[in-house]
Amino acid sequence: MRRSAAPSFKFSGLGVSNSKSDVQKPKDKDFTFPKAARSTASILSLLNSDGGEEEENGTRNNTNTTSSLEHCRRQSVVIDPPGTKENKPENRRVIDGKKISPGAVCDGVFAHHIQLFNVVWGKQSTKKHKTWEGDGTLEVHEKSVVLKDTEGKVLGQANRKSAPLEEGSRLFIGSKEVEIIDAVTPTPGEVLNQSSSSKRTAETAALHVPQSFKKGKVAPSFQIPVRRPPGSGVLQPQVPLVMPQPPNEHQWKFNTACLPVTNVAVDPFLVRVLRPHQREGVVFLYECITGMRKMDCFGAILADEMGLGKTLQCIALVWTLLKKGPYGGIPVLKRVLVVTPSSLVLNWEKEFLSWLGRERISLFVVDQKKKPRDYGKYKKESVMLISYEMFVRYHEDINTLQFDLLICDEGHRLKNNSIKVSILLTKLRCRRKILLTGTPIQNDLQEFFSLVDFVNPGILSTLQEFHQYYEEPILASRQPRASKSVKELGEKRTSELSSATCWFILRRTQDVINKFLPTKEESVIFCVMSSLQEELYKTAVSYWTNREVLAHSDNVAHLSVITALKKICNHPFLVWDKSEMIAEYLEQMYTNDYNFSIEHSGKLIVLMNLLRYASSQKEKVVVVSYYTQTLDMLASVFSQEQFKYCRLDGSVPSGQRQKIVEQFNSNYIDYFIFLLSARAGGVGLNLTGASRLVLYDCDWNPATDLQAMSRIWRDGQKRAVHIYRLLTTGSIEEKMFQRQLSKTDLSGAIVDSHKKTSIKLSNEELKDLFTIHTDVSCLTHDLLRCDCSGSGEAPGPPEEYVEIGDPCASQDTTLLLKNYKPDSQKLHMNELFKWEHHGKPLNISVLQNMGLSDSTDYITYMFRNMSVENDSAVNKLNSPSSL
Ligand SMILES: Nc1ncnc2c1ncn2[C@@H]1O[C@H](COP(=O)(O)OP(=O)(O)OP(=O)(O)O)[C@@H](O)[C@H]1O
Ligand SMILES: [Mg+2]
Repeated sequence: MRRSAAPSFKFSGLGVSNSKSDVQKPKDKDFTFPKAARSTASILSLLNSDGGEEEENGTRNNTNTTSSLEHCRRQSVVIDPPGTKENKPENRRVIDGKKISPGAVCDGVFAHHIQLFNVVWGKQSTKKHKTWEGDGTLEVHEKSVVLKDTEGKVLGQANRKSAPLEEGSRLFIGSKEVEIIDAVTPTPGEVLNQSSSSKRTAETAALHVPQSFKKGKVAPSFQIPVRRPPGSGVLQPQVPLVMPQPPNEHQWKFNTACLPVTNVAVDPFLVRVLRPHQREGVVFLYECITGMRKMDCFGAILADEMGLGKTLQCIALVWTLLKKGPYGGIPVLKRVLVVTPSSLVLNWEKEFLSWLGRERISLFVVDQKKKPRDYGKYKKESVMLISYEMFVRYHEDINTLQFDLLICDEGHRLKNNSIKVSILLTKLRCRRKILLTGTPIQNDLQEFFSLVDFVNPGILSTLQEFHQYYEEPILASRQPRASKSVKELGEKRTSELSSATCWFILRRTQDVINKFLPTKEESVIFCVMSSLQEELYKTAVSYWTNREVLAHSDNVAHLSVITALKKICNHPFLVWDKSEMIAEYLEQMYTNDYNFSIEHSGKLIVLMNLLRYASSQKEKVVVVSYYTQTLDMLASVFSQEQFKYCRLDGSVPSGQRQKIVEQFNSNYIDYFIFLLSARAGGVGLNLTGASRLVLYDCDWNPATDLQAMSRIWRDGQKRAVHIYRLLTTGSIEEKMFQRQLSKTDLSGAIVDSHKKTSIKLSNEELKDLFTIHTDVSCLTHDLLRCDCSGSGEAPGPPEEYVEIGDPCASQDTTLLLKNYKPDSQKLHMNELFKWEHHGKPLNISVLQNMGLSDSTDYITYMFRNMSVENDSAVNKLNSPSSL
């Protein structure tokens, strides 16, 4: 292995000895691992100290934000001159009985001097942070102004005076106070320079404008602007989104007062931002929770793949139904409870406020200070946000409240209906329920039953009956030697189960947003093992073989070997821990003053080279690991390389998590790396500030890896994305990867030792798992039996592809989901044939593109896959920088 100039690091406090000659002495810079850095307190203090510096940056950030906004505002608006194609009389459209020239609309000015603005309105008050009663439009005519609600009903009229009106201006019309949100652009799909929407000062309208808001001064309460449609200017076609009318039987049952049936339409400011699949999702949720799909069922499962904006779909539904309903316009919802993992509570708050605007909604976020029992005091706060943990703690108080809708985010955590949180949530008196999950339902019918029974209790009868009627015949039919009749019965029950449930489960795959996102390059990088890693690895395996554990089937010993092997792959330093069972055995490997260096782990060398490259490109990187100890080690190395990082693991209080995420995503705070614990923070986070993500180690469960890898490629991402999965060649990591690719779901068979679950693998299988392959460049490629030359071509699917594992397990429960498509994210063995195969000698220009050119000597093989190239114009226009 080539020795790079990579610095070494030393764990000086342990008195570890080094007896091996091949171990590198420090070359240039010594890294000293501060022992204290391994404790949670010191990690927090590290974070705090970084945070201290960030305060300063944060201030600068604010200034910059303001100035960049100002800059946007100052940009000129492009309006087609009169006589251009759009302004020709034949191209004018009629709005409210008047001919409108679309070109003129670009500046919020209609032909004939009519302006139209989106506004919020409410009773007159002098409050700084007032609550608005509704949305509407303001028509500014030559001599008058007219305030209308979203249905077009006139709410007030006043004479027009000559004062400028622009975003944020407030004025009084009759008894109503009005605040201007922005100018209306009524032409569907019309391209508008986003910055222009901020600069819509017109030379018109003089109304009674309060002194403090005159001269275009932005009203102080207008702190969070309503989010613009995604994209720097492509306005979504504003085809109204009106919910379906309730069928006759529904009216018969639920409209007992014979109220007029009214239209339930999503407010235009939300319609503008919804993607097509999100429009469909909102209607689906509406039909489910109002009982329109089945009159005695009010639950839904929205199982869209990660990053498709399940949050926004719920927000659009909630906002609509807090305002409206199909019978006499009476709102369907008064109070809504959203339960989420603790790391996402503040993300929900942020999403609510940024999509709706602070002026429209106030939320009750349960935290250390605000307790559910105080909820009654806050009459205006219709939505309560709470973590699962807090829900368990305060369930008694919550039970005394009445909620009309319960939303459970990352709801797959309710897959076991006997855990406390599931039991308590089931007891909550609320029949309308939405369960959100981006992680595919795994191949376990009992879990499926739990989720379904949670949202629509009793629909699959009791667990026992479900077990007998569905589970047993379905599982029996999957057995390799199942008879024809058993197979037929299994298929029949599968399709019965599917039709019993598919109408309230909706899942769309990432394909639906591909065209809105930049390209994604995924790669699996096989990294060399250092000679120290190899030596330790062999020692750990021989410990296992010699201990007669085979005879005793000692689970603890098996698991400790698995853990040790995984740690050795990450870095040999990690197995030096007296508490490790095999430490005693490995101790002979070390002598005093052992100098660990980056060089002792192939993966770490590749990672550091990649980080240096990303840093030179000013790209941020998310680095994910499953081990706190690995995160500690990486943190130490990053500090000493002077890479500025932030970190999110289980020890970070939930109240701080969103702040860390926002700081990282901000352009103005120079965190370069986000160190993420896959277990603590894999779900739900949006880390679009980074364009590269490295999965430093992997899990048995592919769903967990997918969760972590989906954090950066999502709406809001503006750069091309690179996702790297680092594996140590020929090691247990490759085998774990292969297990993930095969259809055998091992997640239930092997879990971490702390969960004390037994291993269900035979000794033969374990032996295979532990065997080290030192003479291969890629075990996985060998297993594919692919005869390609490794020149970077994608070989394409072979006539008969290789499947590792149990071929009978192929009938996935996801088949039960409506709109089933094979999970686009889940990589199966045969799909690797569609990826590029790169063997030695690696193509240098490919490596350069991937930011890996410094790592040629440390990479033995690569698989690479690019998402379909998108229209770069679309990408650019949908970049969030302009939101
Ligand atoms: N229509 C949209 N336009 C622009 N950005 C959007 C849109 N919908 C969602 N987003 C953004 O996309 C990101 C991902 O959305 P969200 O967190 O709701 O995904 P999700 O489906 O809940 O994914 P996960 O399963 O990972 O939790 C968020 O930053 C959100 O603000
Ligand atoms: Mg989510």
